[in-house]
Amino acid sequence: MGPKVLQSKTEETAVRVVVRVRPLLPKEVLHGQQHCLWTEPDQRRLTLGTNRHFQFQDILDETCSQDATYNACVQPLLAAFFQGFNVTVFAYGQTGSGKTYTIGEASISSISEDEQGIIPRSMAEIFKLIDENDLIDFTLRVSYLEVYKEEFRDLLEVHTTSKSILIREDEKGNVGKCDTHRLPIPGKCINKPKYNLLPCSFSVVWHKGM
Ligand SMILES: Nc1ncnc2c1ncn2[C@@H]1O[C@H](COP(=O)(O)OP(=O)(O)OP(=O)(O)O)[C@@H](O)[C@H]1O
Repeated sequence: MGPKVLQSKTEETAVRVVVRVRPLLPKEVLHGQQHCLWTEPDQRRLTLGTNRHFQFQDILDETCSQDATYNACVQPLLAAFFQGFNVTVFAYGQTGSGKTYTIGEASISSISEDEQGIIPRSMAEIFKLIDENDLIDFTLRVSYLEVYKEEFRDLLEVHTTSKSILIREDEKGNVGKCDTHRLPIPGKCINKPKYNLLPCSFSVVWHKGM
């Protein structure tokens, strides 16, 4: 019997690009700064200035909550993840555009539940789905990597040197972080990572093995 999960709502395309527009910050309003772009979510179109139009697979305008963002972009991927697909989510944008806010610092316990981003929401849902599938054994491993200037840093083991952090694909196509001392065969992973989450310059790699 397969895992009890929602039907995957992921579209046929392998890559989906969604733009999220953040509201002006109080300090920006205070300085009289103005919006420089307009969204037409129904048309999935964003206009920069007056005449530079861009089309995306989805537009999340400034009224879009963290919950709605998660439901639109990430929740459907978890169904695919539980069906054994590799899944990657990453935020890309210039400084101050809202990458960290959207992905969500799992380590900040002071933020309200409504404000939580993708990491704490997806972790909660993964554990919920594991609980619901109590006939199956799951092992969940999490890595938390920062990529800065082409160098890796292990944020859970900050003394690990960049050179000893390797991202490898195993013979089943699972991609994940391997520490050199844990590799039984050079270039092969002993664990079975299945899920990558790449919040901007941070990378969280989830390993799911059965
Ligand atoms: N959708 C949003 N609603 C309300 N505030 C937001 C939203 N997105 C971002 N912010 C706020 O905007 C500011 C900048 O966001 P954030 O730090 O996430 O940007 P960033 O892209 O991660 O920047 P950097 O690359 O410099 O780290 C923060 O104060 C954040 O709380």
